Amino acid sequence: MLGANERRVAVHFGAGNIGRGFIGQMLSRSGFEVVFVARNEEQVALLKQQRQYTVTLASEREEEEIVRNVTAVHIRNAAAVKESIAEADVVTTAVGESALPHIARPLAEGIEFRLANHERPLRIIACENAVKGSSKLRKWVYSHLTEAAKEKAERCVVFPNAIVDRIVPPQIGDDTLGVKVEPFSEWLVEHDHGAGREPLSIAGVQYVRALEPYAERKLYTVNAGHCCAAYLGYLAGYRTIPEAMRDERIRRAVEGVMRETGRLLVHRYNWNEEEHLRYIRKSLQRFANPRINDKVTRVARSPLRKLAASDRLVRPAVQASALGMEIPHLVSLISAALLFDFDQDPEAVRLQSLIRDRGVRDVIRNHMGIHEHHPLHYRLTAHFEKLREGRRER
Ligand SMILES: NC(=O)c1ccc[n+]([C@@H]2O[C@H](COP(=O)([O-])OP(=O)(O)OC[C@H]3O[C@@H](n4cnc5c(N)ncnc54)[C@H](O)[C@@H]3O)[C@@H](O)[C@H]2O)c1
Ligand SMILES: O=P(O)(O)OC[C@@H](O)[C@@H](O)[C@H](O)[C@H](O)CO
Repeated sequence: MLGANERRVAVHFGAGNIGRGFIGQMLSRSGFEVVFVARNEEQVALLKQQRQYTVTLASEREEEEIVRNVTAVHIRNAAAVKESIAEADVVTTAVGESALPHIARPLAEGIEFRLANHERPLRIIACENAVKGSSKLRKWVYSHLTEAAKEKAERCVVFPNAIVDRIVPPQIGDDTLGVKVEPFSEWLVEHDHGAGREPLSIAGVQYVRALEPYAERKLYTVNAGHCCAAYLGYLAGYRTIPEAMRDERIRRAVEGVMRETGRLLVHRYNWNEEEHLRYIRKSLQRFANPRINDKVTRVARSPLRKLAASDRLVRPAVQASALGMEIPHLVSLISAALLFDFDQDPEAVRLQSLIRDRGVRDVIRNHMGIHEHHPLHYRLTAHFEKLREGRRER
């Protein structure tokens, strides 16, 4: 992909599961030197020392790929972070949506340093499960830039939105850097008109003019369905997603949720119904992959984020309800999410304390944005109470 002496640098924030298991792998495959900006000291030391790690597919043949030409800097090593950003052709992130404000300052300092030296084009792509993640990151980064730097950044820095899709579970075993991933992957990036140049060539990336339909397809199908396996699986006492998917009652509920959001998507975007059903079936197969030891508590993590008005559960429910569509499975799923009380998840602890102190109606109104007069408000409250009662009786 590159000329003999050409050096291309990619800086990736967050050396976690998807960072190493997909983004880093694709960037390295494309000929970039990949600099992970990480906060785990051990990981930073190992990446610097080994300069490579292994990605293994969760498939019958367990194919392995060595991801080479990688290194790392610690997020607190401000000088090294700035220098890496100054050299980069692309910056990507996979730190979790709620961590984006925390990486905005080091990123802004790197951009200021870079712009003082040159104005080569830079793409910054947030690879998070977030609606318009790169645009949100841009806002936070800009809040740290001087007026002069903002003006320059307008000319040469773009923040195209993106979606990434690959199930990468928490890693087990002794290999601190190695990652096991599902074979499926998809990485879609908004065509970055802003820089007025050809989009950057990255293995596995498809550029699209309008991202929103794809973003909604992923969030409302893969992520909403996944959540259903997780929250119902948690209440039923399962440890992993494939275990939950082997329970026929849960599998049917997962499919039911995806069919409800599917009706909405097919209606909104005038899609071919059969094609969308294939996407649903593929998602069901992916969740059930017995070689992916994905924990129910990982997929259910951060319930306040997942229950926010703009996220995978409430948004399709409100949109479908406005169109008069029946959504019993989504109602059950949202009610089950409200019962997620895993004590090692800080958002689950916070959610339960909000419900205890202010009541579930307050959470539905103030956190989820569904007011008392909305037909969903009563249905959710009633279903939540029924589930809670059933749980107490067990
Ligand atoms: N794992 C998946 O299957 C998957 C798939 C698609 C998208 N995503 C999205 O990717 C993002 C990351 O998910 P993950 O599963 O890889 O989580 P993860 O916890 O494995 O990785 C996140 C990494 O970010 C690091 N991090 C957090 N704050 C940081 C900071 N301030 N500075 C530097 N590093 C920081 C953490 O130390 C961790 O290594 C999330 O937004 C998630 O929704 C995950
Ligand atoms: O990462 P979250 O917490 O937004 O969602 C949990 C999982 O559904 C998610 O990580 C999927 O594995 C991933 O989005 C598949 O591409």
